[in-house]
Amino acid sequence: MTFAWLKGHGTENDFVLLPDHDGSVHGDLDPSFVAALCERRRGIGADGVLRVIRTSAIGLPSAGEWFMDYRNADGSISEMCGNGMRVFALHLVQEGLVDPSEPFVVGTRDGDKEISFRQAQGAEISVDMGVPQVQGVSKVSAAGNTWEAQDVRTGNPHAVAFVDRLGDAGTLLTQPEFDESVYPEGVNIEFVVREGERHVAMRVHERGSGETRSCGTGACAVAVATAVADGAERPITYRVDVPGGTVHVSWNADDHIVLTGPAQIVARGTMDWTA
Ligand SMILES: N[C@@H](CCC[C@H](N)C(=O)O)C(=O)O
Repeated sequence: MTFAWLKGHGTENDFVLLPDHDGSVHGDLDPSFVAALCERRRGIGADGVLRVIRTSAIGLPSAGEWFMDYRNADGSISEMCGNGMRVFALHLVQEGLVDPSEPFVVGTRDGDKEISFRQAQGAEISVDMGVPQVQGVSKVSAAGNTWEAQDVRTGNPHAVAFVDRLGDAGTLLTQPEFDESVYPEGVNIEFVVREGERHVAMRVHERGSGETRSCGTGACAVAVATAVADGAERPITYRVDVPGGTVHVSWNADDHIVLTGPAQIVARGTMDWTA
């Protein structure tokens, strides 16, 4: 099989994009193929795959023409990817597939997301991530430490733990422990420190991808958990530093969260693939 690919990242959360507009190139997008593409030594290397497909071809509900078919590095499906959405939106704009002069909608398994695009020194993209769900508190453990973690759903599941130092979570080479009765479908785990007023820093261990340099849905969960802990009134905006850069998260008066940050496409090519 020969197919086109692109490589992009949002605050160093990196993705292989697979243009497959009518779904005829990649069919059901086999999980082992996705995992092999994402493999950093034998494949292209990425935290996940973004298949660029028309909503009409994937057959899932959306009012948008384009659907972000997101897969984790291990081939598993997640409902939503915040950084991936910015990279996906940049690709649509660069290929002339959407008009960036006004907000446009992209479909995901977590529903439709509205994108606003600005070109300043680079692309700066805002994604309306919808209304977060703040749930209970459970425990997470890593590197011999245990913390309480706030359960926040931002399209996908997150456990947000406030720690003294980001290093307290250790290497994050293995999955931190979490309460499987709370997260039977697995969870993305964020470790957070406060850096100043409305300013936090985080690390993340992502479900299906391991430790990554950034997580957009995770940054949103962190901002929401921080606002809840602070008893902050909305609207409120947090700067969230991640190992790969900085994003900003606003929690607005209408309850919607908006994720804003950069995106870049860094390479493209074609690949001859033999299973
Ligand atoms: N990196 C993403 C989140 C990707 C999905 C996540 N690993 C999951 O399984 O839910 C982001 O930027 O939001």
